Amino acid sequence: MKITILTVGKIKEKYLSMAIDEYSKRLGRYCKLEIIETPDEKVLENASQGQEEIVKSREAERILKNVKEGSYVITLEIDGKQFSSEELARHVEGLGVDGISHITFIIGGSIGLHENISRIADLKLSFSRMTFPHQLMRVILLEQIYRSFRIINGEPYHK
Ligand SMILES: C[S@@+](CC[C@H](N)C(=O)[O-])C[C@H]1O[C@@H](n2cnc3c(N)ncnc32)[C@H](O)[C@@H]1O
Repeated sequence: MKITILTVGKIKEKYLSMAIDEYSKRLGRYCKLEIIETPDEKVLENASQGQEEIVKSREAERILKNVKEGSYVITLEIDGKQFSSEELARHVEGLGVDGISHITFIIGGSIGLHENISRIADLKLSFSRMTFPHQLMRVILLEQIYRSFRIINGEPYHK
């Protein structure tokens, strides 16, 4: 299985980079992982809704260029569908059984994802109704993908 994580902006905190590197290394046993960082845009503190919309659509254009045809697209959205870790694992496993060999996860930038991205999602995935910073979200997602593969393979992992 190939997993692509499409993100907006770079990781600025060293402790987050370290966690990302660790989970990326662990995931190497189970899948071919690719993380693509698309450039973010500066958003002014007092930006209007219209200005934010423009920024989001520019970010969306860059994201869309990196979505490969035929890959199963999972967008991370607060209002998406919530899964238990077991359910996510079974979903990923089911995709493999259905012959899907490439999953693309998309994490929005600091102001979220444009509807043009949401529109192409095969699944909108929520990690709760709370808002997490996009950089931290990358770590949480990697950990849950790793947990999925441990579950799929019947391997022990701390509860
Ligand atoms: C800081 S959040 C954006 C907040 C923005 N106000 C919104 O409503 O999307 C950055 C990105 O992290 C991801 N994210 C944050 N919290 C999430 C959650 N609870 N579930 C799923 N994705 C989340 C989403 O992809 C979001 O676009």
